[in-house]
Amino acid sequence: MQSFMNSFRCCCCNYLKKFIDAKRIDFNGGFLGVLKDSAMLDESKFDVHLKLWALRIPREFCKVATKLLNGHMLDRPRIKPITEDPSSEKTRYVILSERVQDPDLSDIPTQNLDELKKLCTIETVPYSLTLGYSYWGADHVLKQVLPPGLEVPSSFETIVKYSVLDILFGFCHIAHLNIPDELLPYKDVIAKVIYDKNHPRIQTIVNKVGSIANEFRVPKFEVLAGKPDMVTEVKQYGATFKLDYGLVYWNSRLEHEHIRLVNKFRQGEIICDMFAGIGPFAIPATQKGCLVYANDLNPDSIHYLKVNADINKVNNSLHAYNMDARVFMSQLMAVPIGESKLDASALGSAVKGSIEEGMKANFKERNAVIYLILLHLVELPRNSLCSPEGENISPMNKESNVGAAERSLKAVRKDGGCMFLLGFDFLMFVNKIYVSLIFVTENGSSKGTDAHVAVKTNGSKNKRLKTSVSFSDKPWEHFDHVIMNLPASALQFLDVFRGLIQKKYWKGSLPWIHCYCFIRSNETQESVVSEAESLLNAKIHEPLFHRVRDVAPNKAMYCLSFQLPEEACISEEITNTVPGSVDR
Ligand SMILES: C[S@@+](CC[C@H](N)C(=O)[O-])C[C@H]1O[C@@H](n2cnc3c(N)ncnc32)[C@H](O)[C@@H]1O
Repeated sequence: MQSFMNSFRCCCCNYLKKFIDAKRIDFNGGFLGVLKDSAMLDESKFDVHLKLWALRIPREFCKVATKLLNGHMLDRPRIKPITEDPSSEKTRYVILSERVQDPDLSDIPTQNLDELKKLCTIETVPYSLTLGYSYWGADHVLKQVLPPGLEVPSSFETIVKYSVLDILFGFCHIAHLNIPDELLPYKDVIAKVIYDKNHPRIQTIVNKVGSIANEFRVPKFEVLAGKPDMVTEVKQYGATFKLDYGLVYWNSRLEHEHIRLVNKFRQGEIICDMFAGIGPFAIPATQKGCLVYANDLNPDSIHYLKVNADINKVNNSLHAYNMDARVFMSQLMAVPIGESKLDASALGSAVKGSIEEGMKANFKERNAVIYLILLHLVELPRNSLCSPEGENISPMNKESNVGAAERSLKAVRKDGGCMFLLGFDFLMFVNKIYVSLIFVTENGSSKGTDAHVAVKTNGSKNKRLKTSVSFSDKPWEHFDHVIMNLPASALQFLDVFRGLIQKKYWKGSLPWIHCYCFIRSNETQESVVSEAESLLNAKIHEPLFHRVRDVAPNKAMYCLSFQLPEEACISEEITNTVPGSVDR
């Protein structure tokens, strides 16, 4: 969000030159009369004609003159007080402040003037300057045409479009206004002024119409100025999002929240985003090395989510679904009939498959290079994944296990690189280790997110360690975080977790739920927790609240994070088994 004044001021200098010779009229800077119709906006009415004095001095003395005349030169934003002399290249004008009234320069301390006169010849000349429509900020212009007493809109949301040209010229695309009811009769004038002051950086001005009542949380917009084009591309923390502003939910103000939450995720974790929209949590999470199951009820959101997965090249670690969030979670957790824990042989063939694929890809990339495929099964002691009480460690610690596996691989390399492990394929050679696969297991069974880590080195001094994580595609065995960003009603969806997890299949610690909600001034965090507990039918231990933003004077958006209580979600019986669950 940016204030009108700041955003508009920076644009005005471009216009100043163009308008400097505009028709000059006397203008007292006061109220010009209420204006509703944008076509009636007479730009010349905003001209302010300044009659000033300037000093003509040799150009080489401008710098020293600036010091000596400090505080007595024209001080207007975006106007340089030193300018070219149209009559000579050898001299320049130092424009004096409006406070310097007399050509005898009696308003300037004599000592300073004398010092300047000792250095060079100075000549006092009259100087005229017109500050036109283009000079003034939108707030100034709007104050002249809106009824006195009405507050000039102070902010708008910009949707930034990023093409190479956009980046070069700092263009935004859409300015989204929330014009309050009392200003609606003047919406056209407001839009024209904002458009004039921000074009070409902003190409479309839209206003939200009515409140968001539909389940997809998509506001209705009317285009007030510029191109009626609502498809745009935005960038958030390195990810690119394409969207149609008129069809899907988007809120640039959530940028910090998106990244705050994603920062909590670790590489290799599995995330379920129940209300994913076009992917502002999901895409950055995949970029961080997470596997994401992302769902949204709005088919247009899912269309753009897939487009964005393509644009950001993360479609291998993002599964998109278009259904109700409750159905999504149930189906995701449904264990297909015949499914059981993977045994070692099943695991082996899966890994072998990835090695073969990897080899093909690498041969394609680097022919004539010697490849070594070393399959190294690192048996982590069971207690490295459990607390002394026998509980599973938090997902946060999994990385250290992966790190342990990598350290172990380094040890293998130091030893000369020849190993034959667990009867798996073999080892061909020496010289350069190009690809190695570490398989991290928990006593031989596949371990959800830690399925394997590929370590790539080129054998050179600057050894590059590139890790890519692949996942077991079995959410009924494990996932780490659930995102529920539908603040108006996400809490009501918490009952979906009752008995959702089947003890028989689940591995590792229970997931963290990040449930967004609104808290009004007559509500408390305790009342929210108590509502959540009654929906889960279990006590929440150590709930964490993060204030996301104020949405209205009496209403704030919060993120309630907690680890799913075991008594809420674990089902002993197999209650959730379907022949073909969600297509994964
Ligand atoms: C507030 S938006 C959040 C979108 C995205 N996570 C973000 O942060 O920008 C809520 C999303 O939930 C979707 N939605 C609403 N009701 C739903 C439901 N019953 N099941 C799944 N998605 C739903 C809407 O289409 C919308 O995209």
